[in-house]
Formats: sequence, C-alpha cells, structure tokens
Amino acid sequence: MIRPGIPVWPGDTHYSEERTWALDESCPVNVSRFAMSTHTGAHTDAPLHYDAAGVPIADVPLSHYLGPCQVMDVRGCGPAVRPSDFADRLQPGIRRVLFRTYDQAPQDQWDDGFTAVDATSIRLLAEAGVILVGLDTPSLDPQTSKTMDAHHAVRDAGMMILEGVVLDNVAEGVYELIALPLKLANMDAAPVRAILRDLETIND
Ligand SMILES: Nc1ccccc1C(=O)C[C@H](N)C(=O)O
Ligand SMILES: [Zn+2]
Ligand SMILES: [Zn+2]
Repeated sequence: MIRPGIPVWPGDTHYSEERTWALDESCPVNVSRFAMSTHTGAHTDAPLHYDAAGVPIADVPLSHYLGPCQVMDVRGCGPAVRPSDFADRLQPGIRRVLFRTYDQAPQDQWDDGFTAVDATSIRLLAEAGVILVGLDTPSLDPQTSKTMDAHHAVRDAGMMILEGVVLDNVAEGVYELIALPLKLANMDAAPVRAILRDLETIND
C-alpha cells in the first residue's frame, strides 16, 4: 500500500500527503495532494527512465500490461534471477512473467540486498516471446548498477517492466494480469494498481 513510510530508493522522495481542503461546516469536501517518487511501490518504468531518447510513460503501449501472466517462485535464487532458476518452468507461449523473490516484500524498510534479474534471463524471456517482466523488488538491476544491463536488455527487446509488485500471497501459476500505468506526461515511470485474476473466475 502506498502510505507514509513505504520504502523508497536511497535518497529519493518519500511519499507524503496533505489535506488541501477538509470537510467542516463551511467546506463540503475533502481534497488532498501528495508527493512521491515515480518509482514508489508497484510501478512501471518508461524507457525514458534509463534512456535519454526513450519514450515517457504516457506513450508506452498498454497491451503489455493486460493479459495472461505466469508467476514464478524463485525464492532462494541468489543475488540475481538466472535462466537456470526458471527456464524449465516457463510456460510455452506465455507473454508476461512475474518473479516472486521474497517471502514477504519489505513494506517498512529499504532492503539494499534485493534480488535483481540477470540480463541473460531477460534475453531468454525475450526470445521466448515475453513482452512484460516484473518482480517484487525495487529494480531489475542491482542497487549498485551503473550499467542497467537488465533494463537495457528490456528496452532492446521492446519489453515493459513492473517493479515493486507485492506477491507475498500469490501461488505459482498463470493468471490474468491487469496493471495499467497512469498517463502522466513527461514522466519516467508511473504507479500501477497491479492485480492478478484467477483465470477460472474471470467471468464473475
Ligand atoms: N528511484 C531511483 C532514484 C535514483 C536512482 C535510481 C532509482 C530507481 O528507482 C532505479 C531503479 N533501478 C528502477 O529500476 O526503477
Ligand atoms: Zn522503477
Ligand atoms: Zn527499473
């Protein structure tokens, strides 16, 4: 949940909120404003985040964020998800993949040692036809990365990214993903409300 105290990248803007108008005898409404980093909680990076010539989030295709999605449990995989951690389980034809790396994704403190995704894994996914890759940590690349290899592999393949998606109670399997970014002009990323629907209950 996005709330004061949600962890953010070291040095980045913490979430804050403020009431602009408050309900009382003379005011019929509550209205608020908030400030936060574009990379707070569950979010998606625009190519502009890591490429000066990349498109902003308002211009990314939405089809990537909607449709069948395989959740893979790779807990215990080490510092980065490698092909050997998941390749034999990848469902043929699947176009969206989310990796679960945490028992419980930290919601109160920043974790310097979060799990990243190796660029070789991104290339394997791209070759398999995957157009969206996501995970429950703050970044595809390690916190100390200066080269952003996984991000650039994503861009080279025309894929999209989800980061900070909480998967604590999600079992492995294929679901329908719905995780659309807000259409924010000029922005390098945007929050998403990420949900996974059980395929059997999709017509409810
Ligand atoms: N918020 C930041 C502030 C400064 C530097 C990086 C970030 C990031 O979030 C980068 C991260 N690698 C990301 O994939 O979104
Ligand atoms: Zn990000
Ligand atoms: Zn990122």
